[in-house]
This record gives sequence, C-alpha cells and structure tokens, in this order.
Amino acid sequence: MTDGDKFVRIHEVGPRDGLQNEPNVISVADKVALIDMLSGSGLRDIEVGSFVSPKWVPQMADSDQVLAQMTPAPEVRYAVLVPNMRGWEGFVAARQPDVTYEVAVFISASEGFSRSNLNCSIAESVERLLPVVQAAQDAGIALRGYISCVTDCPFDGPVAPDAVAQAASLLRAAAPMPLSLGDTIGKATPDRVTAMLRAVLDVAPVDDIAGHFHDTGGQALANIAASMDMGVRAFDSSVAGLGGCPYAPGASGNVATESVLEMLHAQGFETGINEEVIAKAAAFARGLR
Ligand SMILES: CC(C)(COP(=O)([O-])OP(=O)([O-])OC[C@H]1O[C@@H](n2cnc3c(N)ncnc32)[C@H](O)[C@@H]1OP(=O)([O-])[O-])[C@@H](O)C(=O)NCCC(=O)NCCSC(=O)C[C@@](C)(O)CC(=O)[O-]
Repeated sequence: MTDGDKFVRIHEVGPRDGLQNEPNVISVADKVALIDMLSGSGLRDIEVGSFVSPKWVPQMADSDQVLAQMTPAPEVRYAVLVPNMRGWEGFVAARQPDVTYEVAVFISASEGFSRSNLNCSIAESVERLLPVVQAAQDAGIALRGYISCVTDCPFDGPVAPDAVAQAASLLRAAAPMPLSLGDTIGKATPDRVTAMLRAVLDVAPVDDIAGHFHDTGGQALANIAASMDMGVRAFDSSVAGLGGCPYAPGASGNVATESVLEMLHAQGFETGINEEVIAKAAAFARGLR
C-alpha cells in the first residue's frame, strides 16, 4: 500500500441525505449548527442541502437559508443537489461569496426509481441536467454525479452492472465528473458491489468513484471494504447514520460517519477527520430526531 492509497476521502452527507427524510421539522438554526460543527471536524466535503422542489422534499425547502446562515470553513467544499435549472437559479441566489461549492446532479440506474424520484425517465433526467452541468462549468463550480440504485431498485428489483455502467457513461459524457454510486435501499452485498464496480470501472477511473452505502441490510461496512479492495478511496457517510430517501420505500440511514471512521482508522487508513468532533456532532444530530 502506498501513502496515497492510505488516504480515504469522506463526503459527509448527513445535513442533506440524512435530514431530507426526517419527519419532524428541523429548524434552520439546528441545521446550521450541525453543519458548523461538522466544518470543524477535518471533513473536506459536506453536503448541506438541495435545491429541489419543496413539494417533493419539504425538509430541504430552507436550503437557501441554510447556505446563507452557515459559517463556511475555507478548507471545506460544500455540496448541494441541483436537479434542474430552477434549482441552479436557487443555488446561485443563495450562495455566499468566496465559498467553495460543489453542485451534485443525480440520476438513477433504474427506470422505476427515476420515475419515483424525478418524475421522468433516465434519458429525460439527463437532458434536464445538461444545462445545469453547463452552468456549473461556466461558473467554475465543481460537479458530482450521483447514480442511485446501483445494485437494487425498490420498484424494478435487482439492477444489472451494465445498467450502472450505462448511467455512468451518460454522466461522464455530460462532463468528466466524479461519480457517487448509491446503494439507495441498502440491499447490496460485497460480491454484487464488486461486480457492479468492475462494470463501472470500464467507463470511469477509480479515482473518480465514491461509494454511497445505506445500511438497511447491515452490509454497508462490508460493502465499503469490498470497494476498497477494488481501489475505491472515497465514501459518503452520514453523521449518526441519519438518512433515507423519501422516494425509495425501505431506504434507511446512510452508513454512520463515526462507524466508517472507526473502521478505517483501526485499519491504518487516514481521513484527516477528528473522531471526537464527529462524535459530538453525532450526539447533536441524534437530538434532532
Ligand atoms: C425534479 C422535480 C422538480 C420534477 O418534478 P415535476 O413535478 O415533474 O416538475 P415540474 O417542473 O412540473 O415542477 C413542479 C413544481 O415544482 C417546482 N419546481 C421544479 N423544480 C424546482 C426546483 N428545483 N426548486 C424549487 N421548485 C421547483 C415547479 O416550479 C413547479 O411548481 P408549481 O408550478 O407546481 O408551483 C422533482 O421530481 C424533484 O424535486 N425531485 C427531487 C427529489 C429528491 O430530492 N429526492 C431526494 C434526493 S436523491 C437521493 O436522495 C439519492 C442519493 C442522491 O442520495 C443517492 C442514493 O442514495 O441513491
């Protein structure tokens, strides 16, 4: 293992993927407090909100206020989900000056989830995100592409590795963006993750791949280990294991950031993240539920 192989990049998605599914109203002040705690942990990537339809995801309707009120740390890149140009305009109006942002676009590897989550086919969702990609590129803002349902879809069942590779190709044709591969409903197993990654790595370099595992089946850490065996060194996780997707029945929380850190640090991997700060943020996050 070289020194480069020992560093694992963690993308904290709790304030977005985590909180989007919480049934109780969480105030802007509490969201901002959680983000500000996480900003002091050593994390380099924190997803803080989404500019989607408030009718579809009411919990994220105040992302503009969250962006305006948080205290950005200079070393952190803050990600937001943007599905269409309406979302892009919302993000542009809300962003603070001199902050490093990342715009995340998202599609599904399965048609059933695409319809449920975005109200359109996979092909239509790609058409819709192309102007967002162009706008982000023109503004010099980093992009990230999410692919959901990389092994299983709550509507269509098992998803073939080739379908995920096809979705990856569609996003990479839009721009050479890094990809986050989502086990949206937490049904993946290490062998199926390995098969899926083999297909995706034919169309995208491993340095541009992140694993995004939900822990419904208790396999998230094993799936991370299998991904690491394939050379993946970036993972999404959610403080306190917050999470789920309102349009994927059965989706439970993302793998907990504190569990991922514990596993990686025990195995000698480096993340640059302070586990004590994350533990305090996790306690705070649990109090929001
Ligand atoms: C894409 C749409 C908008 C299509 O939704 P639609 O209803 O087909 O679109 P529309 O264009 O007809 O718009 C409907 C209404 O929403 C408004 N609207 C339209 N766009 C926006 C916007 N950006 N911001 C604010 N408002 C917006 C629009 O103006 C209109 O308002 P009305 O005229 O009825 O008053 C909708 O399906 C949507 O918002 N979907 C997002 C669902 C979502 O956020 N899901 C969770 C995130 S994905 C996820 O969690 C998975 C991931 C990434 O974590 C990885 C994994 O685990 O798999």
